[in-house]
Amino acid sequence: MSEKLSDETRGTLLDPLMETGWEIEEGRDAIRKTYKFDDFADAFGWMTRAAIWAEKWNHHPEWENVYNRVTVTLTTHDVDGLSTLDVKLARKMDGLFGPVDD
Ligand SMILES: C[C@H](O)[C@H](O)[C@H]1CNC2=NC(N)=NC(=O)C2=N1
Repeated sequence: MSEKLSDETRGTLLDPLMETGWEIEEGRDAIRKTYKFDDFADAFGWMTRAAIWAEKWNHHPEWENVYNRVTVTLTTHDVDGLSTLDVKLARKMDGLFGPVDD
């Protein structure tokens, strides 16, 4: 069972994500980022890869796709706030970003 990030660990874990474009969502213990891709196919392909990890880890994003953009919000519903699962999935998403080599 995941636990909410403690005040002590919050900065250490979240600061690096702030560097890669994640932001704390207004009025919610959640992080949010918009990824921009070359086109819809790249965006949806990235979502597919991210979804496999989300399912593997049983930790699912709240996300919206409009053409070549995907806006992702991560939070842990079971603890009503951010947990290490959100940090883990955010790191994975950043790692997946970018088209795979053709
Ligand atoms: C029953 C199921 O294991 C839980 O609902 C999982 C599924 N995916 C989840 N995803 C997210 N983001 N937060 C959760 O608390 C969560 N819980």
